[in-house]
Amino acid sequence: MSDTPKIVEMQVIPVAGYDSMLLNIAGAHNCYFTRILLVLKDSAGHTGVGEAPATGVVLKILNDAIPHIVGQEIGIMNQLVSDLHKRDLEENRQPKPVLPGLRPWDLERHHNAVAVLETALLDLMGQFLNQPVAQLLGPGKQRDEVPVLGYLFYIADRQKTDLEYLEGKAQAGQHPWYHLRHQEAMSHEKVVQLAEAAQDKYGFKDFKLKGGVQAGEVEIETVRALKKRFPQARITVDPNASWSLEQAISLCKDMHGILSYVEDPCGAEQGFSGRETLAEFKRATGLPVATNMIANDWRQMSHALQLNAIDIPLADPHYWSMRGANTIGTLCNAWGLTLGCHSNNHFDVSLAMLAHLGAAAPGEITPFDTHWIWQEGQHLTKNPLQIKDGKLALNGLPGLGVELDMDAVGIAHQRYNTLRHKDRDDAIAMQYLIRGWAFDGKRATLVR
Ligand SMILES: O=C([O-])C(=O)C[C@H](O)[C@@H](O)C(=O)[O-]
Ligand SMILES: [Mg+2]
Repeated sequence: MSDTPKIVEMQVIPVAGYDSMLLNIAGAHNCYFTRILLVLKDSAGHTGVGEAPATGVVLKILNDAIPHIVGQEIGIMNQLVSDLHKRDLEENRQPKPVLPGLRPWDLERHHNAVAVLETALLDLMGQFLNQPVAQLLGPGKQRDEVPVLGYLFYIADRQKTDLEYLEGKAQAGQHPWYHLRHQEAMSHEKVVQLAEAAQDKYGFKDFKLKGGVQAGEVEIETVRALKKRFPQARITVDPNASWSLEQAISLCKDMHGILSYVEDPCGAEQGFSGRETLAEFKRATGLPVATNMIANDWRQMSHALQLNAIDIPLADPHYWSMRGANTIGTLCNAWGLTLGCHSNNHFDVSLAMLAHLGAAAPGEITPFDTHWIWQEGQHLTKNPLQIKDGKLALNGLPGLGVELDMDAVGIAHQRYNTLRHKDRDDAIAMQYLIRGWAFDGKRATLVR
């Protein structure tokens, strides 16, 4: 019937890269972060790639899928993706229903395997049709450049650990960002200095501060300092639902004109779901709310919409999938919401995924989150996309427009193989700072 190329090879390659000691509600980023590359080769000689967070569960699901994928035509890509989805559900490998107390990224894990398969197939299909992936999503390409924000963190002192963090020694002729991103930054002044360097290097117009680390009052002061330095910027703070509803309202109610929106200020408490508390927060403060914690699948999304709990769903293609996240964009456009995008530490294949997702989103979008500035320089592809003027521009190539640098992939894979802890666990590095430290989703990391 059809005559599309056949998949002749599927490789699942876990990789690791370097990270800084970035703080968040779940502790401190370790010196390494891990990802999975899914690489498909087809009979037309094309290579399709996707990237996902690395967990043992996702690796197993993908490795088990190899015999079901190899030999199939890319023309039945929808069926291949939905079959994996069904096997994933049947084998009951998904995380159990979300329980209060789980770390933020636990809420995002489901469907990583399905999403990365879909991405690699879209990459192949785009190359077959000689079109960028953005043209294969929803309404097709809407823009060539996608705004992204400067994602700021408090940074702990890596020298208090014996972990292998890069020191980022200052070098003549090198941009100060490459030094500063490895140094301790706990004060308002230091965070503003980071923002200045990031703005100078990448041209950001907007910033997000990762909160849930210091007392809420301190984090709000950092936000004020950022706004004072960048009066034109849209600024948001994300304490990952660690503030109580009462605290969130009291911290944010006078922040109109300073905070453009707030991300997951509070979550489930006292028998109320995070969707209910965010709806109350919105009503009490009148501030727009973004989330990557309480509307991460269609059932959660429908409850969030019925409660009018959110304005900016951060639809990450790594768990919504490229087409799922694009559908959220269509919904946002029709319902007066604004699409944004969540991120985790990532390599440059994911960077291309964000660019194509943003390029195909109809209507206005909120500048996307990306952790890329913390990793930039560690490329797994040749000629990765660049953030310039606070935007990611598509490169005009078909598919995702990426070509793997197999030498760099090999090194990152070797690095992964040497790691003792392969799945993310931010408590490990944090315990160097506070002995016996344990995650508590309702207490700021350093308030112990
Ligand atoms: O918006 C978010 O919640 C995130 O970006 C989640 C990430 O895991 C972030 O907290 C981080 O990298 O520590
Ligand atoms: Mg968030």
